[in-house]
Amino acid sequence: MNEAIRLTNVSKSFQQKTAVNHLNFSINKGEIVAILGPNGAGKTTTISIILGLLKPSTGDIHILGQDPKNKTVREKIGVMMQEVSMMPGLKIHEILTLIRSYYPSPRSLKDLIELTGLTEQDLKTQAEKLSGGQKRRVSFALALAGNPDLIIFDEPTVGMDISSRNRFWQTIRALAKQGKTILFSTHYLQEADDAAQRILLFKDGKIVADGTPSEIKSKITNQTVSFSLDSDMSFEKLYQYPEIQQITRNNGRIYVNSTNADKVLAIIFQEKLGAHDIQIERGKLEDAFEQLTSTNKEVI
Ligand SMILES: Nc1ncnc2c1ncn2[C@@H]1O[C@H](COP(=O)(O)OP(=O)(O)OP(=O)(O)O)[C@@H](O)[C@H]1O
Repeated sequence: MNEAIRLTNVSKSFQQKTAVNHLNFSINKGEIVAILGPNGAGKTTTISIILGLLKPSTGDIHILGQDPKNKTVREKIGVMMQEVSMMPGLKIHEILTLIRSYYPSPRSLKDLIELTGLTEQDLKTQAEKLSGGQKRRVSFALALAGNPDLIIFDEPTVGMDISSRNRFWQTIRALAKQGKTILFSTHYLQEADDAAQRILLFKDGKIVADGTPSEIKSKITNQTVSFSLDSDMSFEKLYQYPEIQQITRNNGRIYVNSTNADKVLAIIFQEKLGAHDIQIERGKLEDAFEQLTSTNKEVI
């Protein structure tokens, strides 16, 4: 069985508000998946349902083939949420030792230190005296303590500096290579693009796009074909074509905006414009995000 997570027709309503609406998706073992979406899109509700913290109003959830509430499943899930409260009065190495003792086959303390970058100083610090950065490292270590097969992070890198962030994603990639499944929510488009193999893009409680970052970028309908022209050639002829939405000129290059780059290329050659150094830009993930989550536009 290769599925780590399966949601079938999952909806969740709070009084009048439908937070998630008929979600259907599955995530395979070893995948790194980002849940991306604007505020209120349903990311936290979805994660809470997967974790068994919220009961869906309708639908079925299977985690590692079982009900998310089963103890055997819970032991295989590691979680790092935004807000962590740790037992005050205990030093970090004491907390880690305690939490490890709850699991049937925990990771060694040495392993946890290597994976998360915990320092000697972190381990000696009392829980209530941790800095923001230390807290993130400790909660990462706590998430990995039980050697989970499925690891779920809510906005994991908030409050991390750049080197901690790089180290974090390096560890995540190594864990995925070991067959661990990673699901994280983020507001950072760049992070989803860099770190995830797959993005579930949420809007109004629904998934509006599901694919690799490049597949999602390819949903941007507007593309730009740009080229340089031989000095004696004119591009005015292009204005007659309805497929071409906009033409701009910048630093000697012509930029043609269209929903059909293939057609633009055909026109350029057909009109024998003498175009060279032709480039096609599909746009950035930011554009896809804007386009797919904008309230004014129809999606997919
Ligand atoms: N306990 C609750 N009671 C009432 N409405 C709720 C509750 N929890 C969530 N909602 C509503 O459900 C919708 C989805 O919320 P959710 O927290 O899942 O979104 P989100 O994508 O995680 O947002 P954010 O990025 O702001 O954390 C929102 O409109 C929210 O107001």
